[in-house]
Amino acid sequence: MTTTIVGYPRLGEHRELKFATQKYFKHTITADELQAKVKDLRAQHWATIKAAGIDQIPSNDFSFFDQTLDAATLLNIVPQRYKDLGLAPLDEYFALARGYQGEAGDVKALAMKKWFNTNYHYLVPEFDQDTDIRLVGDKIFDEFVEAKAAGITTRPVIVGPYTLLRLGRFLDGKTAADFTPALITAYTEIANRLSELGADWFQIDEPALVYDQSAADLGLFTELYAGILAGKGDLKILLQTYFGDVRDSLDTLVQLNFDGIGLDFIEGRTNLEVLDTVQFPKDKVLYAGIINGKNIWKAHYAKALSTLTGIRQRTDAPIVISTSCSLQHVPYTLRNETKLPAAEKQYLAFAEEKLTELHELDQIDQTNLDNPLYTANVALFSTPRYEENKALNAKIAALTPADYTRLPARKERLAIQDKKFGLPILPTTTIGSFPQSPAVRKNRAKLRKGEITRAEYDAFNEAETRRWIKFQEEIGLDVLVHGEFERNDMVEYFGEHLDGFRFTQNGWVQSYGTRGVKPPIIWGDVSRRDAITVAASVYAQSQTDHIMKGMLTGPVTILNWSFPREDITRELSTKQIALALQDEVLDLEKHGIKIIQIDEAALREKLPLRKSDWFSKYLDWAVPAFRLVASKVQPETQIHTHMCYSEFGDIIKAIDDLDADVISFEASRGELTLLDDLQASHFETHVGPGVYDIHSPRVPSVDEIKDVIHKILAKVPANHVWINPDCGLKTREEPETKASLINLTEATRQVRQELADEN
Ligand SMILES: CN1c2c(nc(N)[nH]c2=O)NC[C@@H]1CNc1ccc(C(=O)N[C@@H](CCC(=O)N[C@@H](CCC(=O)N[C@@H](CCC(=O)O)C(=O)O)C(=O)O)C(=O)O)cc1
Ligand SMILES: N[C@@H](CCS)C(=O)O
Ligand SMILES: [Zn+2]
Repeated sequence: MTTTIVGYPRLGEHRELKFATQKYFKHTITADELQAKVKDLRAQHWATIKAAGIDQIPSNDFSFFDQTLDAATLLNIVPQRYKDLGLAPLDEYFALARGYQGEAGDVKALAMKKWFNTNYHYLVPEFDQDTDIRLVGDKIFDEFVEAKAAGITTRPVIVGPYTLLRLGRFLDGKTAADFTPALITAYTEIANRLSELGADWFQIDEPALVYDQSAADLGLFTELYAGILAGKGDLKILLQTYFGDVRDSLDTLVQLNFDGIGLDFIEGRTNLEVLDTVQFPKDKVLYAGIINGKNIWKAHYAKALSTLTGIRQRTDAPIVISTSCSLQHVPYTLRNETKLPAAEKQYLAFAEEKLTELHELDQIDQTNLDNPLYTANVALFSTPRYEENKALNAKIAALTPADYTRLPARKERLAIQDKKFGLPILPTTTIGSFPQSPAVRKNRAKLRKGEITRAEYDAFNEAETRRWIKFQEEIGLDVLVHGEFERNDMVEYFGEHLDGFRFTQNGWVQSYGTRGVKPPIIWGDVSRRDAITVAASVYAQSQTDHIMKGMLTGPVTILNWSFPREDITRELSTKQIALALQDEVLDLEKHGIKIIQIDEAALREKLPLRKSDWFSKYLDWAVPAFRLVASKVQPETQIHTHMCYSEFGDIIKAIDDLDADVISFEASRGELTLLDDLQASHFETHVGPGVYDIHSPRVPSVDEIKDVIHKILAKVPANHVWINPDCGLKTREEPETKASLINLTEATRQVRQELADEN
């Protein structure tokens, strides 16, 4: 068999891309120096993949920021306001990604959203009346030529036109149909140029096919590809899908003139059954995603081979074995993990080790099951990896509906809290974190290296908390936060303080642009060892007369932003985490913390991609898990939650059902469509739709913020509204954070005055 992968990580084994790009942002290296650095990175990646014995190697899976933005800029899908800045192409690209505020003008970034069900974010392409789709870029060609010069004929990869349209934002009354002819021309031209340059295969990614498809959707898909395939010449086209099954489109795919079709047999396990419904022709290559591109667990070779057998029983088509999706969602390599014991490492596989797994599976497939590679793998999985916490699981089995129900009802609680807190109308707050400045990170790095004591570490963080409390008081914020300076990350930090987790030293995965996360690994049953956040919250509360919000990450988010176990259900694992957090909530309450925020930033992200699965496979356990954490607090304690995602539409009732008292949402970078959802659903939870975008260094003006507040007040009763930024401020620098918050409190003061004048 032939082996390949859908795509490789690009941040760099030691996050070289992040550091070089940030230097470029700070003007300490030039564009040429940045380009030289990333050229080295690409060469290293191709060499690694080749050395692991992978036969077909992708290119153009590298990106400075995001592959969707790469496709948009290649095709001139760049709104006029960015072109008007008159910047060099690389700077225009970064302006689209991060916004721009400088001599050339002042423009917000494109909207940024979660890439399907992952913690990776893409930039939303904008289609408007000025959009003139044409092939204007060279990146995909340059990278193909670059690899060829290094002796590798790669398979260039691009996000496909259908996915671009499904993910895009349409303005000025435009629709997808307005752009179909130009997209066909542009993709055909890309194919023709790649062919001229010597490419054999061209991979077009269409993950949007794993959503539910209507007849109109499939009509659009067919129109696009009938056009592109008619003009592609000899170049072979691989239509790649991932993150699920193609139950409604495989029939369409096999009828079109694709040379290869890439299917995910991990998250799209049901693709096997889908193959029963369609005759997969033997003149097309089936790219079978049988190695999990999202988890970090070593593959069960027996299971992978049985999937392969299942595929062979259903088609005589030639098979290329591959990953279920791009490896951009997993860390680089176990080679750099020196702290995990060998006994545990043997169960893990990161990107580089997954390359080896593909190669080994191919070798096993060519020999027989006596192959030592196979027998060693079977032996590994024949004994349990850890010992179950039976008492904990019995406690979970004995939970009753009362454990998931907070009393009294929300309206009554809110009235009690209102009286007790005496907050002004439109109370202001922030989401939790303040800038993780170089000094804050350095303090933590010093502790890690043993250069300072724990007491010195804590003293620094406490001083930082005092400094930011003073600022919050000075500018008149109502409910304060301690700043989260003690946290490396909102999930990893909790993992570190709970039993049952494992951590990597270098397991970085790109979240967006230069930002990475190091997801902890849920290794076994989870329980709370000790108080986690109590000391920091109690200290902060002792420094102010304002209410200090306690700050926790919720159970669903901890699970979703960790690498979860696969030997128990996500539901059980999440309930274990929820019980641990329930102890923490009650501990905070006991120590005088009056408002506790339980962040569920990732709740929306893992919503199944197909609507039919939303409740049965997810919300029916995810919502109760949150309720379990908060169910036992007193009516006077106010529970907040936070979600950084703007599209809730059909699940807005489920969000209300979390039974939090207050929720803050991301809103400003989307189109404030959230407000319509809130209004239409008669949302009961009090709500703080973010009034400015924190992902960009841009400082919003007072008028801009007032404008957003007015829009909120047009849809939500004023006495339900909180005023806050979109999300935490950890990624921002201090001057822009302060300037933005000063404008936020000033805008709120002015709107409060307007409300008072009206009455
Ligand atoms: C809110 N978001 C989060 C998501 N997922 C999470 N797991 N966490 C989140 O907060 N998803 C959605 C959104 C947006 N996503 C992100 C993701 C990542 C960041 C971010 O700021 N990442 C930082 C890394 C944070 C971290 O873990 N820091 C560690 C290690 C820091 C480090 O690199 N140290 C250096 C030494 C530094 C020195 O000496 O000065 C080293 O170890 O070599 C820490 O602070 O200890 C990033 O930089 O990418 C934000 C939003
Ligand atoms: N409390 C966290 C939430 C991020 S989603 C923060 O403020 O960073
Ligand atoms: Zn957030």
